[in-house]
Amino acid sequence: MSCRLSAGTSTLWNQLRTHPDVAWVGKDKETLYFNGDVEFGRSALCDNDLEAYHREVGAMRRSTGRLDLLVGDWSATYLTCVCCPTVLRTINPDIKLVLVLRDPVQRALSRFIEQKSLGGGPHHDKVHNHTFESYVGAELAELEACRGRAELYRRRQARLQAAQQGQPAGAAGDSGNGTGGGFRGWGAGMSLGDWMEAQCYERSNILGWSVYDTFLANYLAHFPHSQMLVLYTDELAIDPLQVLRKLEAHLGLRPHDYAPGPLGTVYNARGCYVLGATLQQLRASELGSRQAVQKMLDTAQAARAAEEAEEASLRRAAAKLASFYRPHVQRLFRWADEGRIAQPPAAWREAYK
Ligand SMILES: Nc1ncnc2c1ncn2[C@@H]1O[C@H](COP(=O)(O)OS(=O)(=O)O)[C@@H](OP(=O)(O)O)[C@H]1O
Repeated sequence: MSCRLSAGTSTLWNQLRTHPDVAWVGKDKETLYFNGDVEFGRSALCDNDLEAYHREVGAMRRSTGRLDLLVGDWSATYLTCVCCPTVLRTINPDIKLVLVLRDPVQRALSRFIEQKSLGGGPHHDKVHNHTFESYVGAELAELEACRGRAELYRRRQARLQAAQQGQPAGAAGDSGNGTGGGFRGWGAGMSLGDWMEAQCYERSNILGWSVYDTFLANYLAHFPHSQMLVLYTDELAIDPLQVLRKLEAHLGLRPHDYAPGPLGTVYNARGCYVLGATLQQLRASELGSRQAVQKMLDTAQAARAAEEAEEASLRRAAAKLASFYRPHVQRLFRWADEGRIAQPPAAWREAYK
């Protein structure tokens, strides 16, 4: 299983773990076994010890005395790991994959707020002096520059390819991964330019990890779409039981009678479903102390003006990000229309049209 960070993976895990036929490697939710998590400054661990991993799976089955137990891996970092699809396919070509995608702007905002409020968080230093708007401005500029450099390599490779084939320059141009039916993954035809572009997003945990199409194309190059279930956080919010039923059907599990407790619980909530609701959190962290907030609230007019300014700032950042993500989300729409992935929520169509 591979899930999206900040997309409701903890909620889904807490629900599915109560299924009697399901277990997972490692003690807690995530092992991050095949990628050391770029965010902690370590590179991918795709060559990590395979025997030890298999032993963990075996130990889980032995400890329960159930050889038929379905053992999964809930690492939320595998989607953005470029070498992971190759590894997972080699380990188990029949693996069932599950991705949970959240509205890209909402995911980025959720991650930003989390890292801003988490003193020891891996990205805290990058964000603690920023408002969301200033962070988006700085990080997007870096991402765009990185993508521009990747594009130079992509063009150069296309020129060389055209020359080798005796074609005029530009004839062997890159038609775009995932267009016209074919996907090219890492170790499965991915071009240098595509790889470099994926690295730009992979190394940008807060904004880049919401560029889902790049990472999904890599998985779709390695696995038929029947092995990949794409879920959306929106459906988890509306009808968690239906999501679990989809998961069970995908994994070949019998339907389980889930307890209402975990089913009705939202885990790891930081509260930003509605932009307005996020403001309180942002305000508390940006102003530093409750007294500062209180002082400001004492002057009602100043508070209202500040609130409006913050709301406007948040909306500007969200709009800027939405235009950055638009072409990427539109590729997801296309793949959904072609029947390769589940249809994204209607709200996405509206937000990214
Ligand atoms: N059922 C349901 N419906 C809608 N949204 C939900 C649900 N469960 C969790 N969430 C939201 O998902 C965010 C936490 O996701 P993760 O558990 O994957 O993140 S993490 O592991 O803490 O990084 C976190 O988002 P924010 O509150 O916006 O930060 C949760 O509120």
